[in-house]
Amino acid sequence: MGSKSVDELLETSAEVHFSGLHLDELETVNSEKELPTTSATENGHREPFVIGVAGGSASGKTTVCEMIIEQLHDQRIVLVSQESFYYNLSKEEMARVHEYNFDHPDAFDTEKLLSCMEDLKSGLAVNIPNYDFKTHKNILPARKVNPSDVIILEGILVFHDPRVRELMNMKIFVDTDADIRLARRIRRDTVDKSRDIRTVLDQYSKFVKPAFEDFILPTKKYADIIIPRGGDNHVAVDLIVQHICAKLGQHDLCKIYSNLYVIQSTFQIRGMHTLIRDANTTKHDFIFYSDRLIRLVVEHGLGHLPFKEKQDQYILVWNFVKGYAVSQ
Ligand SMILES: Nc1ncnc2c1ncn2[C@@H]1O[C@H](COP(=O)(O)OP(=O)(O)O)[C@@H](O)[C@H]1O
Ligand SMILES: Nc1ccn([C@@H]2O[C@H](COP(=O)(O)O)[C@@H](O)[C@H]2O)c(=O)n1
Repeated sequence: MGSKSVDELLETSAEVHFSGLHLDELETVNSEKELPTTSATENGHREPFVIGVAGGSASGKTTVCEMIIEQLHDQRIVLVSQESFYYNLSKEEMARVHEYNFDHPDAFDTEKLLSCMEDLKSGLAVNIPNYDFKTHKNILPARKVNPSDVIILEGILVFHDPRVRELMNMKIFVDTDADIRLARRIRRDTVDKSRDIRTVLDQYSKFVKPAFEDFILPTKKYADIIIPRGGDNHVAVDLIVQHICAKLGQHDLCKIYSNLYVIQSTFQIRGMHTLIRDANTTKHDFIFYSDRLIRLVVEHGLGHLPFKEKQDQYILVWNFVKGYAVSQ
């Protein structure tokens, strides 16, 4: 198999990716355009993958999160609920609890939520408050949450604050029909929370429904993925899990070696890896593509060395690179 036919093969199968690009030009292309690397951060930990899950009350956010967690059983994964960050009600507010709007953004201590999420993202353990729906207060002890590979933050208004949104690598909006949400909420609040149906319906029409329209629905536009029908949508959940696995998979070695950098996979790199593993590849092509893969690693490695910019050194380095290219 000559290198020309290999190039043709790759161009045909890659469609737009390879238009006008030959493997012979790879060296130039890759040195011009920096391929990103992933790595553990300076203090030796890798940034966790943060997923935000928003949607109306009883849309199925928790259910979707549980499905994701179940499928990602190999990963260290933690679920944080926005409801843990409800402000405690004062005595006066408690006395008039039916007039309190739990669906307004101001009901949450967003500064505390932000600080917890920032700490978790930078690899620190945090204490997450424990919220009690009966007393409308935090109860002790707080839940200690350790650093993880994946952090899921779920809640009706997790997309509301831009600083919290900014921390997320993936944003999911659970989109469930309003009638279904109401039916589920009635069942949940009367059965699990022992509330009477009249209170549940009053709260719904006075606060829950208007807040959904005013604050929650407008954040749907920030979502990367919208899941219709929530937990019933197994296809969407499977696709999300596949995406997360792909994102995490490439970092596995970084967990062990804190100074390891992984060059992001591209079609060209995968193509060359395939060729050198193919039993039908000629010795010449094997050496040719192995050499190119090795050079990518060396180029990236050199990029991590400390250097001082000096004009005459540029010329020296350029001559060295040219000599290296010719000798191959
Ligand atoms: N697909 C579903 N089919 C039937 N009931 C569901 C489904 N998804 C969630 N539920 C129920 O609806 C209620 C709310 O679901 P949950 O996942 O807690 O929603 P959220 O976290 O958005 O409030 C729960 O009682 C849950 O058991
Ligand atoms: N003391 C409280 C606090 C919150 N709520 C309601 O919870 C809803 C958010 O939780 P979901 O699991 O449904 O997303 C929100 O709509 C509040 O009305 C409450 O009833 N009492």
